[in-house]
Amino acid sequence: MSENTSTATQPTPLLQDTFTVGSRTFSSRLLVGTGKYKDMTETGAAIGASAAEIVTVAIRRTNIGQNSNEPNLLDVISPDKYTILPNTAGCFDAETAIRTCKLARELLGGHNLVKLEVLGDEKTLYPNVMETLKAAKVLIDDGFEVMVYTSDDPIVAQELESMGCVAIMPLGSLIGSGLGLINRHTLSLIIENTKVPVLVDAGVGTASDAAIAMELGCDGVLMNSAIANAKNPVMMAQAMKHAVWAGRQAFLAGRMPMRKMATASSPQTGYFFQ
Ligand SMILES: CC(=O)[C@@H](O)[C@H](O)COP(=O)(O)O
Repeated sequence: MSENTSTATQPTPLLQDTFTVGSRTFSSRLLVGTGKYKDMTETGAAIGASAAEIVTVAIRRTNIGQNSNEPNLLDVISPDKYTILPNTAGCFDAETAIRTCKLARELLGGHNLVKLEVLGDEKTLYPNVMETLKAAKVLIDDGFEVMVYTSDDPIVAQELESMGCVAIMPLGSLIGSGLGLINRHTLSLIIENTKVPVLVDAGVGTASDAAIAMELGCDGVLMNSAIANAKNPVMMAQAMKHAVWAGRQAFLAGRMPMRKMATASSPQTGYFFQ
């Protein structure tokens, strides 16, 4: 294989490929949840294998010190090693979500980065956009850095960005559904029009979904069920790490144009190496 092309000697850009959310900078673009694992050991092993740096925790459902009689998640996911991202899973109105973020800030010694999710109903867990906007405003005014779970509506995404959310997190599909990216087009519109990081949150089912999200130009992907519900969560966590990385590299490399008709891979005239 010839090495005389200019690109063959270029260093991979991925080595310096960090991304910044609010006041924090990260290398890993895979963010993971902590729910649905068999036990704490499996949680720790899968999250370790994912090489994620940001780990999201449902404050209303997970013990991070609120209950001294139960195992504490922070014993396996140490805040010295990971950035803990408290989330408001299980909140169906702005007031409860705000209260939950304040509790998290207290439990985590003043930590102000949160993932806001205000849900519409139990069946779909679809975001309640009105309550989300309300809660985001109050939290931002109170000094929180808000990463926000939202619908894949580009206008809502714009509104959340102009309010000051530090990351926009549209759903790929319903939380826990594993249906993948239902609407790539609206996700692309959000990516095109947003200056803060855009991360697909929810609905990823397998590695190719994560790679597609990154190929579209997402800054990262957040997932839980695809890893925790896999037959082998540790292996799936590794697959997701590679998929996010591969998708990011493909995005940076720039895909070839799609063509309606064939173009031969071999030269049309002469022979190779003549
Ligand atoms: C863990 C978390 O924050 C979830 O609310 C998130 O939306 C993940 O969804 P999946 O479980 O579909 O990956």
